[in-house]
Amino acid sequence: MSVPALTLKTGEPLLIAKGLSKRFGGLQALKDVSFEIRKGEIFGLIGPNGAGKTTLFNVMTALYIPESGSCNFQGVELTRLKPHQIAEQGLARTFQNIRLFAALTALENVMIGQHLRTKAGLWGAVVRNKATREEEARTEARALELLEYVGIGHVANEVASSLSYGDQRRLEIARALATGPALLALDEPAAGMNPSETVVLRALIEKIRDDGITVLLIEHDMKLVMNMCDRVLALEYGQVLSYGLPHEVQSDPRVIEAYLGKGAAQDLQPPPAAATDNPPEESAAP
Ligand SMILES: Nc1ncnc2c1ncn2[C@@H]1O[C@H](COP(=O)(O)OP(=O)(O)OP(=O)(O)O)[C@@H](O)[C@H]1O
Repeated sequence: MSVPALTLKTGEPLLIAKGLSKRFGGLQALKDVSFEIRKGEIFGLIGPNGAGKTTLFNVMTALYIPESGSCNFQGVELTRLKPHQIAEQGLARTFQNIRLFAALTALENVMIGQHLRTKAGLWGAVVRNKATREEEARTEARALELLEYVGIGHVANEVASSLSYGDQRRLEIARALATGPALLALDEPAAGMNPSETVVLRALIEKIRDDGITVLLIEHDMKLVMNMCDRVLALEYGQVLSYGLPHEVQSDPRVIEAYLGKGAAQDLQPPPAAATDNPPEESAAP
């Protein structure tokens, strides 16, 4: 499917995906998927279960190698990198199933996320010279700042496994932010959150965007996506189903059918005006 031209209110392309395809044995999980994420936007990725959203995330973050296609991020071809090189390029992600170091404190989890941006190597850690100690102090202060930024500074010294579900999700975001990303990819950040936690999450994601970090969001909570995203890509069976502004995607009959089933798009259409002006002729009684 070709990608429709869009009127964009945001900046230059940050990530350009072209023709991405990924197969698992006989299953075509992604087929010829193309889209752009622009600087400064919140970009939503939606689709029914099994549509290929996580596979797309995994291809973008080099966990999977696609059979074809390219994913250019700030001039770097991501599909040629190893997973550990992705964050160095400025793309950080969270996972659908929370992946924290359960036995470490919230603060330590974020400090680990920062190791990419610190200079003291193994030698520095062993001898613990002045420069290393100063760097550690800076890392700790920055980690605390990030915990406060996501709203969980008060649990900095608690072990990750003891945090509430919502706080663990926010800790994951803090840890991803610690790598200093240009693009933050969030895989279902609102999953399992109650409505008030979701409201707080929305404010956080908007703050992150307002502070200059582009956000890619996979989310099942349609209200959250449609209210918050600047543009949306909908997938179904690994293919682009719809791509555009939230209201365009939301009212796209193909999206309505994918979510509500065949025939739903017609059911949701208002009756044609002509039907009231010109009522159908009654068949003659036998
Ligand atoms: N590692 C894998 N091996 C085999 N099949 C896979 C693998 N990962 C995903 N799939 C299959 O690929 C398809 C797309 O899955 P994917 O997890 O990307 O969908 P999704 O849109 O993220 O779904 P959900 O919303 O349920 O998380 C599914 O049919 C899934 O079973």
